[in-house]
Amino acid sequence: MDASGILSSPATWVLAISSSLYIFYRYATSTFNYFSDQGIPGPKPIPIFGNMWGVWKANLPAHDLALVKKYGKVFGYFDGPIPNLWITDADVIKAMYVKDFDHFVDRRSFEIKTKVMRKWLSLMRGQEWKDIRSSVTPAFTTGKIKRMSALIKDCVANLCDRVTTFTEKDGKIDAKLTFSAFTMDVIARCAFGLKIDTLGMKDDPFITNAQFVFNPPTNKTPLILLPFMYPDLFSKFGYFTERLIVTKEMKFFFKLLENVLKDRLESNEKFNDFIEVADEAISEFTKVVDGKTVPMWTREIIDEIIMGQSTLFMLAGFDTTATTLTSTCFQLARNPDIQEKLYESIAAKMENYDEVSHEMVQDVPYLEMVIQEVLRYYPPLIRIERQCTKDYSYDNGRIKIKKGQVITVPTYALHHSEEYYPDPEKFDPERWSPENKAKRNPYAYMAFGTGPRNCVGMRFAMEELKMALCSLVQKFRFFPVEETPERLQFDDGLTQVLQPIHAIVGIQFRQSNQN
Ligand code: HEM
Repeated sequence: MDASGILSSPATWVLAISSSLYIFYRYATSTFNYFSDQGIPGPKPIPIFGNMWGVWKANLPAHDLALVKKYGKVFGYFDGPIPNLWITDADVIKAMYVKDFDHFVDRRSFEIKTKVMRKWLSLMRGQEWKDIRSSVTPAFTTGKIKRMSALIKDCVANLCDRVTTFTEKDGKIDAKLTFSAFTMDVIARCAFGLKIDTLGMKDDPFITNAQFVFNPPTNKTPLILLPFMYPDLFSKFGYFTERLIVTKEMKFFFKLLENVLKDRLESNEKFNDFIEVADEAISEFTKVVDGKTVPMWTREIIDEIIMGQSTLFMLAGFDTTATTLTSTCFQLARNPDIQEKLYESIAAKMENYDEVSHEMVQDVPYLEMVIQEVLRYYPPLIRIERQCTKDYSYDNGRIKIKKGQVITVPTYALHHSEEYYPDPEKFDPERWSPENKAKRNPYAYMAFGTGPRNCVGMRFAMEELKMALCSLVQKFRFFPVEETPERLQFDDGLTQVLQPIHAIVGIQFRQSNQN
């Protein structure tokens, strides 16, 4: 038989396909002894999927909590063939995320070629991440946050006007929608100097596009598993990656920002927003070449970095903060005593300050305690991972982690651990009193992550949460209505940020604000 005869023979094809399947099968199961060889427990993986089968239709908080209850504080899990060590032991978290951070600098990521995204801090790796993180961090100092606080205050006033309208009209709010509109307003104003009035408008392109970015329909299909299970393979199919990750909704923001940035760089006007603050910080970042100090990046790269961080901040700050405000509003409605105590604490401080301001919100310790308890109970980011960048050994080899392996803290499960938070299903801000906090291992709290790669926007987020809650709780009272669920519900699927659903809460004026 000649070569073309061999190629067209069905037997050849059967052989080629079955050999490829066999090779793929061997590759996809080759790591499955990784944890059992070390005596680390964990659920039994299945070929191709590891332990991820069905995750796209699971309710992640419940799913993760059940796994931790069954397998303990440190166990092995497989994302396809990738070994992933799940950790809810605060000492191990401290060692891997903080003390030995240089072994765990990166998150798992796949190569993204899209211009704006390739400079996203959250996706960057190694030295490039370190340089950009150091250059962006000064944009979040107290002085800079105070500058942006005046912009937040404006957005809070809009929010209160809108809530007033809902109070007079229906006496209830769709909390997620209302707060999504607010956080979008804040980010647009603080990140790009843009004034948008999306408050309460369901069809506004800012809101619909941003919500789609966080909870696209693909989150509920097996397709979403691919980048987690086979990131290298996934990166090789650039077109496919772009289609799945860089959606047209994301491009909406990229286009918008490109235009804003172009105008801004040509203008001399002062805005006090993130673009301006970041431009100052990034342009001042230097390196030493042949004994001379020179700028770290060219103007073109600086513009690309600013563009990347501004879109990332818009996306990272929008849903996380809206989910936190929604959860707070829900918990206050379900816990009237706590709501009254918070109201009293704010009212007492208002006697010393003329208005809600940057200084005033820092001076209400009970507000901080309530927010921390909300973030414990409902951490918006439910999984926080790192990828091992050089081989690592913990506790004299009790746990060995090879380069490329992933570690994950399932935040929701950690925050609902009986050991660190007795009676974990009780919503109790007193856990955060200075005395109670001092008794607990601080690494048992991961709402903003931990170590050098924690949330760079944490202080900005806290400022925004405090400004909004101080004003709202002073003027309005939240209470449950017929549609309010007993426990807050979250959407199923492999979402990056918890997605509250059916978050309808009753609202009325406080006596003194009725007129
Ligand atoms: C309540 C609101 C927020 C929560 C709960 C939150 C939580 C988190 C968490 C858990 C991480 C991962 C940390 C880790 O891996 O250790 C993170 C990373 C990040 N967050 Fe936030 N975040 C919030 C708001 C914001 C805001 C407002 C911004 C921007 C202004 C922001 C920007 C970022 C960025 C850029 C990263 C990646 C940091 C890096 O890789 O170096 N976040 N956030």
